[in-house]
Amino acid sequence: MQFSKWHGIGNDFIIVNGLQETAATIAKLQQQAAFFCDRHLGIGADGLIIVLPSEKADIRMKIINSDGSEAEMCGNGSRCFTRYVFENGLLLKRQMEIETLAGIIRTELVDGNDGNVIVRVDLGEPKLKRAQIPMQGDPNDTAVHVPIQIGEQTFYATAVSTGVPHCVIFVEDLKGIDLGVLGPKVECHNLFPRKTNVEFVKVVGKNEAIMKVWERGAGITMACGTGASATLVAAALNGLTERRAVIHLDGGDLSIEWDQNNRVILSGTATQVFQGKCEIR
Ligand SMILES: N[C@H](CCC[C@H](N)C(=O)O)C(=O)O
Repeated sequence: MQFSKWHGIGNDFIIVNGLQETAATIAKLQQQAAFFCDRHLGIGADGLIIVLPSEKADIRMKIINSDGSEAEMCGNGSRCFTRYVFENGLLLKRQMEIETLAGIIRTELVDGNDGNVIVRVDLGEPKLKRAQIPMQGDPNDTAVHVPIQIGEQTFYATAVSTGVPHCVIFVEDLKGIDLGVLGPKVECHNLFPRKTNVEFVKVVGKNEAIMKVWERGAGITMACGTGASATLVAAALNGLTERRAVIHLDGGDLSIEWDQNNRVILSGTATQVFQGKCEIR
């Protein structure tokens, strides 16, 4: 199997062209995703992306997390997917519509002013699912955050879906957050029937925030595109930022805008690291 290794500001993916593969081969690839993503026994990645044909859009992106679970969407992955598809001549369009399990997203290759290629992703409208438990405290509280109890600690969480579920928690001190302990507890909290990605965020300005992420099905990653997008929407909803901000992640920065048409636009880089070949067992 030929593959390409890409990353979107440190959130890394194995990309495979499945356009000419049989359904049986695609199924085998999906079953072995956790092996391919293993950083000791396999190639190593946060996820496996398979390029597939689409009857609804220009092309289809299948994204499998490193634990083998299939995600509906992937923001950083869609940037890598877009460059991979264009640069390998699979689709000679700088603007493309990509079918995902979360619906059709639109991406565009844009020449950045520093010579870098920037990929712009229109994630569509955010889904603001109120948590199942009623709002507590001031009934007129317009914020959409709800308390979430983790052990002795109470956090205030804002649930936003940007194609995949996110639980955004704003804190004053990120250093006090043990992501390896709190992340999985929130990911699997009974508030989230499909589990959730988890973001702990410190807002540092009306157009700037710092985000740490525990990803559903992948654990701590260096960045999460849909997570940065959910963070911007949650911060704007809670009156903490404007509707456009730079989100600082361990792997780099992402620019996010929640535009006047209620669409969330994510812009950032995508980088190919190497190509390789490995056996599908
Ligand atoms: N890293 C991805 C999110 C993957 C989502 C996956 N962790 C899940 O929700 O199952 C991103 O850049 O948006």
